[in-house]
Amino acid sequence: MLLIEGVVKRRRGRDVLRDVSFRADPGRVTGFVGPNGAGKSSTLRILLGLDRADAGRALVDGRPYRELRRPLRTVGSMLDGSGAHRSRTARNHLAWLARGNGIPRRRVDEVLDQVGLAGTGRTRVGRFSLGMGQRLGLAAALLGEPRTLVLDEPVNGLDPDGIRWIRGLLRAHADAGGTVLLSSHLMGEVAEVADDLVVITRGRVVAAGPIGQVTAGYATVEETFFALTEPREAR
Ligand SMILES: Nc1ncnc2c1ncn2[C@@H]1O[C@H](COP(=O)(O)OP(=O)(O)OP(=O)(O)O)[C@@H](O)[C@H]1O
Repeated sequence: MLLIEGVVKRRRGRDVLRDVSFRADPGRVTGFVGPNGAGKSSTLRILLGLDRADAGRALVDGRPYRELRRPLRTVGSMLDGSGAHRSRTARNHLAWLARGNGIPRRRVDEVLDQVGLAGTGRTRVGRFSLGMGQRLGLAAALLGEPRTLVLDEPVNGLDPDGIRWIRGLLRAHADAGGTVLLSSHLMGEVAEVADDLVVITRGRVVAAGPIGQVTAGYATVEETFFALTEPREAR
């Protein structure tokens, strides 16, 4: 379970997150959507202990990320692609992560298989396509068999087959009781798989709840997005 409560973040004298609160529950896929610059990545970085909030708290299973005893076994994440060094192979990268986190070596081949990279053998990550990099990032997120997944724009660079595949994977993870939080600047994209939606714009959460509730009264998902995120004067 993920809980964000009253999070404020200031950057260069400007509030980029203003009292952000929402939750992501087990057994559900929660879509975190908003236009470019709305504050999605800033929120996820605080949730994953990469940045500190100026106020409020962000908890994973009731604890701040930095206090988790086995972070990769509790929450798998993907921000900014795979994070692997260009000169490494996918297997080397995952084996290194597994070693540093007390994860059994057998998991490396299991996740490579799961994300469709089992055949990449000796290929260096620097030669990977954007989509392969996304798959490797996902493999790293799944490595520790975490109950919670936090993914920033996971479908970037994936072809339609890849997009369908990742949706199936996230759905299955939630159906098995896991918690899934995924961000996107495309609400239609997320609406295909999400149970709950959190809409953020200019650092504020403007709607949150089951998808049917958030989109009620609007003709389409796209219309909901524009109505909730465009400044009033622009409408
Ligand atoms: N390191 C930084 N220093 C200063 N400002 C930053 C920094 N990182 C982000 N910001 C600002 O914080 C605001 C929120 O950015 P953030 O990356 O969280 O948005 P986002 O919703 O993830 O957008 P995108 O979809 O473009 O990734 C933006 O105005 C951005 O310019």
